[in-house]
Amino acid sequence: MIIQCLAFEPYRFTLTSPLQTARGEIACREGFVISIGDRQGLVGYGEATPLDGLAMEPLGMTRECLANAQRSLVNMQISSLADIENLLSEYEPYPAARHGLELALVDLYAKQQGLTLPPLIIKHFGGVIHLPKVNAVIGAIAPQLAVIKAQGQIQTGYRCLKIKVGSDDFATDWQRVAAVRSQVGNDIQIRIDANQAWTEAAAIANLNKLAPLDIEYVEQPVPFDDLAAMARLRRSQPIAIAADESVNHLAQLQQIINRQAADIVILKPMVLGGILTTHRAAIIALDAGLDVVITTTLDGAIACQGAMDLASTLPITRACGLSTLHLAR
Ligand SMILES: O=C(O)CCC(=O)c1ccccc1C(=O)O
Repeated sequence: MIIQCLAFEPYRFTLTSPLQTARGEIACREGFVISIGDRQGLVGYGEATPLDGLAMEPLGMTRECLANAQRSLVNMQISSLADIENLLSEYEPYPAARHGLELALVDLYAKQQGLTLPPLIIKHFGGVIHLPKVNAVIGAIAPQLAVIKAQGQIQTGYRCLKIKVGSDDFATDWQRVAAVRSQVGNDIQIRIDANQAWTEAAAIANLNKLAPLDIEYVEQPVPFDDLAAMARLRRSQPIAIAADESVNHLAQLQQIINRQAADIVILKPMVLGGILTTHRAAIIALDAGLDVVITTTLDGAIACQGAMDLASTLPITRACGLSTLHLAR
C-alpha cells in the first residue's frame, strides 16, 4: 500500500473524577487522533496521548513529530509489518507519537487485508484470540470512599481491584486496603500500586503489614531506576513485585529480566511506543518466565481499543488494566 495522506486532530477530555496517585492526580488527558489514508480510500486510525510523569515526550513534541510525519510518510510504500517498524525508527525517542503513527498504519494495513487488528497480529505472530480479564481502579482516596467505590465495582462484575497507595501516610494506605478487603471478602483479587513512592526500607515494612490482606502483587513500590532494590524486595517480603515505570523500553525490560527484579511486568503501549513493540516486549517477558499485564495510560477510545486488541492476542492470565475508557467524560 502507498500512504496517500496523514492528518492529525488535537483532542482533550477530562476524567469523570480525577485519579489520585502517589505522583499527584490525573484530571484530564490531551493528545491527537491520527488518520492515515491510502490510495484506495481506506483510512487507519491511531492516537498519541502522552502522559506527564511517565517516560514520554511532551505534547508539543508529539505535535512536531506528527507534523514531520505528515511530510515524510506520504507516498511511502508499506508491504509488511516490518516496513511499518522500519519507517517509524526515527520516532523511537517519542513513544506517544510513535504509538499513534504505528497504530494508524497497522490499522490501515489490517483494513487492506479485510482484517481487524487481533487476527492480523495472530497471522503474523501466532497465538489465539481470547478476551482478557480486567481490573477496576481505586485511587488513593479516603478509606470510606474507597469502600463505596469497591462496592459499586464488585456489583458491576469486576473480580480484581487495583488500589493506589503511597500518597498519604501509610496508616491511611493500610486502612484503605484493609477496608476494601473486609468489604469485598476473600474471593476478590486485590493488587496495589505505589507508583514509586516508597524507599526500600519503607516498602519492606509496609508490604509486610499489607501481606495478611492477601495482595496479588504490588506495582512499582520503589523508584523506577532502583532495580537492585526491586530484586531484593522479591526476597525480603511476601508480596509479588510488578515493574511498571521501570519498563520504558526493551533494554530496560532486559535489565529487569537479567537482574530478576520483578515477578510481573506491566506493559503500556503508549509508553513503549506502540502495540508492535509491546507485543515484542510481552513475548520476551513471557519467554523469560515473567507474568505480563497490559494497561492503558488512561487513553482515549482508539488507544484503549488498540491495547485491548493487543492483549487479546497474548497468553495473559492476570487481569489487565484495560478498563479505563469509562473514566473519560
Ligand atoms: O492499571 C490500570 O488499571 C489502569 C492504568 C493506570 O492505573 C495508570 C494510568 C495512567 C498512568 C499510570 C497508571 C498506573 O498504572 O500507574
